[in-house]
Amino acid sequence: MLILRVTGTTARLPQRLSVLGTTRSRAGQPCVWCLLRSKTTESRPPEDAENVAHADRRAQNKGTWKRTKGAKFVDYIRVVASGGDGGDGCVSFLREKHTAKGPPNGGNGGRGGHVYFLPSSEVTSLAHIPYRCAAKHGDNGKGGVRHGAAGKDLYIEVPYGTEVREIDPPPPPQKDDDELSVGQTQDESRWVHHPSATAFVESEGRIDFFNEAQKILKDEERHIERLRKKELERKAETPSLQPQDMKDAILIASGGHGGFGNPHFWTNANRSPKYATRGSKGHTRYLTLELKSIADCGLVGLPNAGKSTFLAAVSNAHPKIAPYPFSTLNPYIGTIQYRDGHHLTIADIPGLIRGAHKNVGLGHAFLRHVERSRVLVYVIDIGQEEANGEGPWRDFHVLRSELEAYKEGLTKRPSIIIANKADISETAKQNFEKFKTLLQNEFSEQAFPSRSTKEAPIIIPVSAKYRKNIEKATSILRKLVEDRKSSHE
Ligand SMILES: Nc1nc2c(ncn2[C@@H]2O[C@H](COP(=O)(O)OP(=O)(O)OP(=O)(O)O)[C@@H](O)[C@H]2O)c(=O)[nH]1
Ligand SMILES: [Mg+2]
Repeated sequence: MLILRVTGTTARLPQRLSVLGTTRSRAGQPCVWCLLRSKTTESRPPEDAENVAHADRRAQNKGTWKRTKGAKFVDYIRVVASGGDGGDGCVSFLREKHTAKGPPNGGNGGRGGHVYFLPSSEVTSLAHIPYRCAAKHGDNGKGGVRHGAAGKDLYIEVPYGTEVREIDPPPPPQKDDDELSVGQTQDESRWVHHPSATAFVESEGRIDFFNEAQKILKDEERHIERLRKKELERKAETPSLQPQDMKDAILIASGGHGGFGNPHFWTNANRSPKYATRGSKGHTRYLTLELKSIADCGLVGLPNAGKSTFLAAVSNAHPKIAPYPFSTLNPYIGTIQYRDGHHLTIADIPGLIRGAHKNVGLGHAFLRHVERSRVLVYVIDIGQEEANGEGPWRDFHVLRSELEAYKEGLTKRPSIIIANKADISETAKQNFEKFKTLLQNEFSEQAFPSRSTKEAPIIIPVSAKYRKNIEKATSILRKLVEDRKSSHE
């Protein structure tokens, strides 16, 4: 129990606080002294069926939260990004004492807000991005030459390595027959007329002014559209790692332009234009966002091969390690720190099994997280007991065929084979020797087109669990990554 002093009103005190008395502070403010009761002394509601169900649900949610550490991992989403509409221009005239017919003074509409994607290292998933990303509309112009405020831009943080692709929009809905004719609709959607402007249709002179204004506007709109297209032609793919900065923001959907107020159409001949334009619609784009993590090395292996154990041994990451398959459900990226300050990133993904490309197991969609890796790290369980030591060799083939099924040519990347669980006595030793000979035979027989793939990948026995041969593995990884970097730059 705790005694507290609360300043202000007692009207909305929580139930666990009971009032002891009131005093005044030095400043003359009323203070209330309260007793904070511990949770155990709180009166509990009776345990009826509803409360029990609620408690069960809470326990379940807690379980989910613990499993996912409170974060949902999403690496593929569809998004509709739409810029805000521009505000309408205003038709207004100055009216003052002694100024019965003043000049036009309608304000312009504000532009609609833009939608930007901001590459950020703060977010690691696409879970926070809503399906509809819409920026605010611009405000309408007002009389007295008050221009409308621009709509607020929308900045959406996306993780580095997100690929943005435009997809076809859905077909527009069918229009009813009894809707306004196209000509009428177009006029109304583009022009704002003064309430007294019905006369201009009848008076011949003014029809010309309006037609002229329409022609001018068409030219202006063409120019604006050209500028907008140029903006949107910019590559809509997030750049590689760079410090987060607002100037990195990528324009995804631009807002509409604000309409012109009636002073815009003022000429020497027509000093009281009774029309203004409406703001244009914001640009809408249908997109897919795919997160492809960027890591220097990507771990691939069958479930339970010890990928996560290897990641924990070489890096600062603490992935889940368990003696059952599919203990890793989401990709995980760790950093290997070398003594000289150099560092590499390494990505762990859920295990692959035969037929993953047909969505068996967790499927092979997670391979997108190693697709951009410079070096592939095959993690093979070399300690498995199988006649003639065929098990590890078969696993290696399954992994290679799944990689090829996901993306042709992926197996031609520089790679290293981690023969893990080498600590498992004699079996591991025999399997390792057998694997090595099979590997040499396969790579000497085949004629590969590129020079680098003629060489068999380096194979190294490791015990990730007991941290044996880890330094050798990390130094080979560093060399492979640096070789790959220098051959590409
Ligand atoms: N003896 C021995 N056991 C190991 C070694 N490496 C991993 N293990 C054990 O193998 C089991 C699976 O390890 P994980 O690292 O979770 O395997 P994984 O490949 O990440 O599995 P998934 O995430 O399910 O794909 C755990 O019980 C580890 O303790 C090793 O070098 N030696
Ligand atoms: Mg794992």
